[in-house]
Amino acid sequence: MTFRPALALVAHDAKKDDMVAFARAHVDRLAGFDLYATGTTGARVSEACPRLPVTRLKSGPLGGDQQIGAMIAEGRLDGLVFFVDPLSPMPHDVDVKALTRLALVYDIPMALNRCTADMMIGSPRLGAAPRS
Ligand SMILES: O=C(CO)COP(=O)(O)O
Repeated sequence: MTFRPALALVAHDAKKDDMVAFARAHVDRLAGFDLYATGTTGARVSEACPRLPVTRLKSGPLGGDQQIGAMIAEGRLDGLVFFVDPLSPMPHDVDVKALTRLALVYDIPMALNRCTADMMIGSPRLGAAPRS
């Protein structure tokens, strides 16, 4: 079986339009990944890019961030695109911190804003090698 890299997409409400624009701009490249997303982010991306199959997890405040964190801990993700809203207080701030922390612990590529995500998705190294 051929290796298919996995990428998670997460965006806070104020950043969801950015995520939709990102997905539209990179739809061909994203089609090469198994995509996972928190609930509402996944719905927005699927609606904007119907040809992209996105596995939707729970909404972030209801545990979706933690589900993605668990995937990282289990070695099942090759990258995280997480458009964080730095200007709004979040009821699940601890989950946000836990998710970004695990991406650091396991040293997976993580883009926290559109500019970095454009660079990351443009890199041939993203998802190039099977997970160890
Ligand atoms: O809250 C989120 C990330 O912390 C995102 O969750 P939704 O995609 O369900 O809005």
